[in-house]
Amino acid sequence: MTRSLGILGAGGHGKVIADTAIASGWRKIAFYDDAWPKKQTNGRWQVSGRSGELLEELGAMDSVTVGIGRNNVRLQKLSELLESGATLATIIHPHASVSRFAEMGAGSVVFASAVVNVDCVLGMGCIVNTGATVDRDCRLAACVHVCPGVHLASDVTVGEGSFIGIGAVVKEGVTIGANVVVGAGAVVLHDVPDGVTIMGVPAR
Ligand SMILES: CC(=O)SCCNC(=O)CCNC(=O)[C@H](O)C(C)(C)COP(=O)(O)OP(=O)(O)OC[C@H]1O[C@@H](n2cnc3c(N)ncnc32)[C@H](O)[C@@H]1OP(=O)(O)O
Repeated sequence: MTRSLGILGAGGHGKVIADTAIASGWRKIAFYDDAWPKKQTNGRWQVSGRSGELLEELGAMDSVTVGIGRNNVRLQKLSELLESGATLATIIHPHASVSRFAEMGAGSVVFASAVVNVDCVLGMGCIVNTGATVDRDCRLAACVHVCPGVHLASDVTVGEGSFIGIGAVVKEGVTIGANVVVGAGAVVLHDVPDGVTIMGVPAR
């Protein structure tokens, strides 16, 4: 079992990752952030250095992840860490339910009360946030953020870097493109092309 975790990005999302990691068995958390030394703490946790220090100290920790909410930045930082030989942690809250038949990408996180159902495939760096549900056979590309309370019905596809806003609902079989923003509370009934922002009920 992995016990020490480096988190790049000492903000709110990183803090929830730290809390989730501790709940699921990690013992030692070290934050890194390019705002160091100005930024010394993230809540109850110390910030130990910038991204350069994280790269230097990779050998001293079991695994790392990126606690940056912005999907494109998280993707870039995770890719850089992988190229540097880092082991990316996949962190699942003990009160989340992830099917043993789901594939979870490295660097992905699943927060408390979230569900990832059977035969889902999630790419690198996805966030399944608090209380979200990703039902059977969904496919999420790298660095998709499924915000708190979202419900993706079965067989939904979401492209790289897309953001599904808090409380949104996506109908079964819908394909959402890459770099899409779905507004809070939206109800998505039809396929969505790359790069657009949609909102409302029904979403348009
Ligand atoms: C743990 C966490 O905190 S995770 C983060 C969770 N946060 C979210 O999910 C936030 C999601 N973001 C949103 O819903 C945003 O409002 C967005 C991205 C859809 C739009 O943001 P902006 O482009 O800044 O839009 P802006 O606030 O200027 O509003 C533009 C118009 O759209 C409307 N609008 C904005 N958001 C929504 C929405 N979710 N649903 C319906 N209408 C909306 C506004 O009322 C406004 O209408 P008006 O022109 O008639 O006054």
